[in-house]
Amino acid sequence: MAGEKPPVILEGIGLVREYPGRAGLLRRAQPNRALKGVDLQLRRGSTLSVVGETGCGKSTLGRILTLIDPMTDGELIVDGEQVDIRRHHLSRELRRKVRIVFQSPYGSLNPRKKIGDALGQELLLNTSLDATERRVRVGDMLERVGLQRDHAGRYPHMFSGGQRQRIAIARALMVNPKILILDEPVSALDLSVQAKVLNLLADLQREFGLSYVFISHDLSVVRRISDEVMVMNSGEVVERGTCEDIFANPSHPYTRQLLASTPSTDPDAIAARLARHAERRARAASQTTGDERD
Ligand SMILES: Nc1ncnc2c1ncn2[C@@H]1O[C@H](COP(=O)(O)OP(=O)(O)OP(=O)(O)O)[C@@H](O)[C@H]1O
Repeated sequence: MAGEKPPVILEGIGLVREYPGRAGLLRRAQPNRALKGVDLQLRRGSTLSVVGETGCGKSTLGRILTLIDPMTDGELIVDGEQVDIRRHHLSRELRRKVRIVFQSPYGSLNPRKKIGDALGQELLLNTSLDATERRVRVGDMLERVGLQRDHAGRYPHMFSGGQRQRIAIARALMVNPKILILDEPVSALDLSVQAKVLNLLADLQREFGLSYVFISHDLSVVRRISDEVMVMNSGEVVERGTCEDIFANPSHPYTRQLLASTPSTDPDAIAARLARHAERRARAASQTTGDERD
């Protein structure tokens, strides 16, 4: 039916994560509650962004959703399946459904491994394809993310930052996941490269029906890519809503503060910033000239 919302593919209820705290000289260690009962719903084929300042718990949440970090309490339902966090060996099939892309592909790609081997390993571990079939699939995926088949024989250091992020995305997609957790995936890239990687992510989402949790502190990027946004502060969700609503009518003071501290990407605002900058430079130059005269 037109207007009906797509089903929820990933749901978190009351997610809590405590890290052991440090003991002081006269006090016992208090656990650090990085997540204090976070609820979230990600709808199939959509992008839910998680925003907030550094330390608010975004990455902790991302790792829990990717099933690579245990939660202390709460419920997690992935594609209709309740995930039992106490089970150390979650099924391979379940793990294949959710993949993560980190901010720094330098950190996540083994520098001594050809990228063809890194991508092929995902297939080796998760499928019964033979070596020839794996090579074909790796080449197809490299082409799909805008690289070339023969790039498979190169090492990570032979690529630019944007290309490495494309490789990280390709690797995440090798096993046909349904959900990608994107943890600051474009924060380390130049603006023009950011735009290309965001376009690629949008294309892949349409093509494969992927659902994204997009973790970012950069609201201008979030505005471009999100369907829904949740704002976190100190391990709690302080506001959530459609992207349009959050940016047009932020209701929580923290969201307003976040928005106010983000430079606008509106062309008029950029022009005004540049004009102010030129004015300041001109004033500084004339003061210097004046000082020199004195
Ligand atoms: N492995 C860990 N051990 C102990 N404390 C941790 C660990 N990882 C995160 N924390 C703490 O949990 C809280 C949330 O951290 P987290 O990295 O999730 O925040 P974040 O919003 O992703 O920040 P950033 O944007 O800087 O990555 C912080 O207080 C952090 O110090």
